[in-house]
Order: sequence, then structure tokens, then C-alpha cells
Amino acid sequence: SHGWGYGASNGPDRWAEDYPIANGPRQSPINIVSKEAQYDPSLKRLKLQYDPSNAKGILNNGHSFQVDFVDDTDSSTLTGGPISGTYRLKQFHFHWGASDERGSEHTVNGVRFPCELHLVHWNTKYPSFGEAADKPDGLAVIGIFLKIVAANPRLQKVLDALDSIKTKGKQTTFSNFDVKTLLPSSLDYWTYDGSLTTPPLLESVTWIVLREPISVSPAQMAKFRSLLFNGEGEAACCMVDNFRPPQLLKGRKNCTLPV
Ligand SMILES: NS(=O)(=O)c1ccc(S(=O)(=O)NCc2cccs2)s1
Ligand SMILES: [Zn+2]
Repeated sequence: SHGWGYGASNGPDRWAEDYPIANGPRQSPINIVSKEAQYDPSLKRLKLQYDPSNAKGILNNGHSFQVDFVDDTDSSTLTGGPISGTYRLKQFHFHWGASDERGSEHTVNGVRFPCELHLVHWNTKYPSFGEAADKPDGLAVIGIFLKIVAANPRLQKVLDALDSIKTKGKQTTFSNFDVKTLLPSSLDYWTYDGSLTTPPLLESVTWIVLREPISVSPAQMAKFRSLLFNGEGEAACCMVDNFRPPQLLKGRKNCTLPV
């Protein structure tokens, strides 16, 4: 297993060997200290519009699973909030723990959640996702915490698809999914300039972390943990603890609350 991962030999503490930016000035995730978050009246409210027909497929990429979207038009977009211009939804994915007391990447006042959802968008001022991915204003990721409360019926369609993508590289079609149904009732957020939380760790992400979690049940968390990091026919390795721990702020403004 020469590639990066989350194990003892290839995990977050060793990523800097191949990706020196891991020790850069705007790395993610971070711990959000709510009382230190500054109030920024210039921030607007988030405007999210998602077209269910843009959902394309679901893939086990060996680090997480992602739901990919058709992004050749402005039909699933993020505008407003801390960003200017229009960002298109490219994919969403999750990070989770081996048990309920860990799994999220961002933490709030040191509190870890069992899971965190990332909605990945790219700035349409660039011609493509690939062109946007390494620009300082190239990407915007919405982070949503999952909290163990009750079963979340909105997650079920995603979780039911996991049986067909158990191992690395497996993918299947995934159509007609309304991302809006995964959003909490409040779109209040914290925001800061950061990076991808996995290699290549590019410092191109405007992070928008929602304050209100969505719910998940222990049984639903077990579904996430039924995935495998390995490919078919390889030694089974449960896909769990696929999260990077919080990184140093390095002088960044702590998150700024919305209007
Ligand atoms: N956890 S996170 O939301 O910060 C993401 C990590 C990786 C993401 S990606 O799907 O955009 N691929 C990243 C790229 C690969 C090659 C060029 S960029 S998003
Ligand atoms: Zn992520």
C-alpha cells in the first residue's frame, strides 16, 4: 500500500513526506472555537440550488465513497455566503469513525462528531474542476456534521447503494437524488480559507461549515462502516477512521459568523 491512506504507515502524520503542503499555512480541517468566531456583516446568506437530475454515479474511491454530479451546466450551484461568483457541485462524500465518538474532520470547541458530509463545488470562473482545484479561490466545500439522534430517511438511498460499491474502484449509477434533502433546517455557517483534507491537500478551498448537524442512527453508521478500503480479492480492511485531524490555524482569522 504505497499510496496515501489512513493507516499507521500511510496516514495523515506521514502525508507531508509526499505532499509537503501538508505543513502549509492554510490546511484543513480545523477546530472551530465558536466564541472566538468573528462576526462579519459583509457575509451573505448561502444560496444553494441543486437539480436532482444532475446526480450521475456513486463510487468507492478507496478513501471514502462519493456521489458524482454532471457539472457541465449551472443547474446545481452554490452562490452567496462568503464567496463571489458561481460554484458548481462536483461531488459529495463523507468521513467517519470506527466508533461514534470520532469521525468528523472539523471539530467544534473540541467536540468530534461521528461523521461529516462534504459537498464539493468549483468556481466557474475557471474552465473546469481540474483547472479550479489548485487556485486559491478555486473550490468551496460545505461541511455538514452528522450527529447520532435518529435514523435519517434522507440518507437511506445513499446507504442502500453501498452494498454494490463495497470495494475500492467499484461504482454504479446513482440518479435522481435531491441534495437539498441532506441540508439541515438552518444554513447558518462558519467560514475560513483552507485546503483539501486529503492529498493533494491543495490550499484552494473556501470552507463553509454549517452550525446545525443533520441526524444519523447507529444502524446507519454501521452501513458506512461496512465499506472496505481495499479492492476486490484483497485482504479486507474496513473503511473507517477516514478523517484528518484538526490542523494549526497559523494566524488565520477564526471563522466568521454569517450575518
Ligand atoms: N475532504 S475534501 O472535501 O477536502 C476533498 C478532498 C478531495 C476532494 S476532490 O474530490 O476534489 N479531489 C481532489 C483532487 C484530486 C486531484 C486534483 S484535485 S474534495
Ligand atoms: Zn472531505
